Amino acid sequence: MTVAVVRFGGSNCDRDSVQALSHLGIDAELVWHEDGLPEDVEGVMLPGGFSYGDYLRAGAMAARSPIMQEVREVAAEGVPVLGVCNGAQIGCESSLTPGAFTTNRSARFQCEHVHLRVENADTPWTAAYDEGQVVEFPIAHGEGRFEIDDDRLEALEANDRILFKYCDESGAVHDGANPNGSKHNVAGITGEDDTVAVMMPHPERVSLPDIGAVEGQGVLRGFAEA
Ligand SMILES: NC(=O)CC[C@H](N)C(=O)O
Repeated sequence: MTVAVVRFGGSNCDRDSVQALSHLGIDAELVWHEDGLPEDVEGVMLPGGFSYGDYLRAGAMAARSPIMQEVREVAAEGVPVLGVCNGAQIGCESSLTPGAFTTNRSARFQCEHVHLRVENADTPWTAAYDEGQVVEFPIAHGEGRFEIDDDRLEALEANDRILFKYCDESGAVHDGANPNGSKHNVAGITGEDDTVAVMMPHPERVSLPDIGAVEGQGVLRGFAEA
């Protein structure tokens, strides 16, 4: 299993992602976007950061790199793809997943720990958790407010494509536990196939014992599950 961690100008969670995946025994390598995907790629991670300085909209420019066409092609063949934070923004901007991540309700960059409720534990990315389980992950973004039209949001809900929702410590989902104003408190979703996923919180930042928290490992293990 070799996961390509795709690096764009301005990516900054690329090395952390490789380290977190390697710690789990998942072979991961950095791939510069201009070099294209390795032929034998078995997984793709789009890491966090500020690709192209978040100009235009976060993720909009990276989504137009030719490598994203390759990512769409391998995703359609069933290769697992995970976008985290800026990678989630790139995922939506390149139509791997629906909707968009827009400027936080606060209009500020927010860096804090949040609680997430596992909405669907029947996906490769959430199989390590129980449905309804509350986990604590960090967020660090200025444009994390998930937006989508009502019909498509209903379809995401109806088809169990929501992975995580922002919640309070007890697991209750409400506006007071919504750090960025995301619609329906959505923090992460799947693509049409659940082998593709994007999420704003950072599992790779809570995946190393040295950091003192390993709750994110379950998400990264999705590469081995998918
Ligand atoms: N940590 C990140 O990936 C940052 C995400 C993004 N560039 C934002 O601020 O919205």
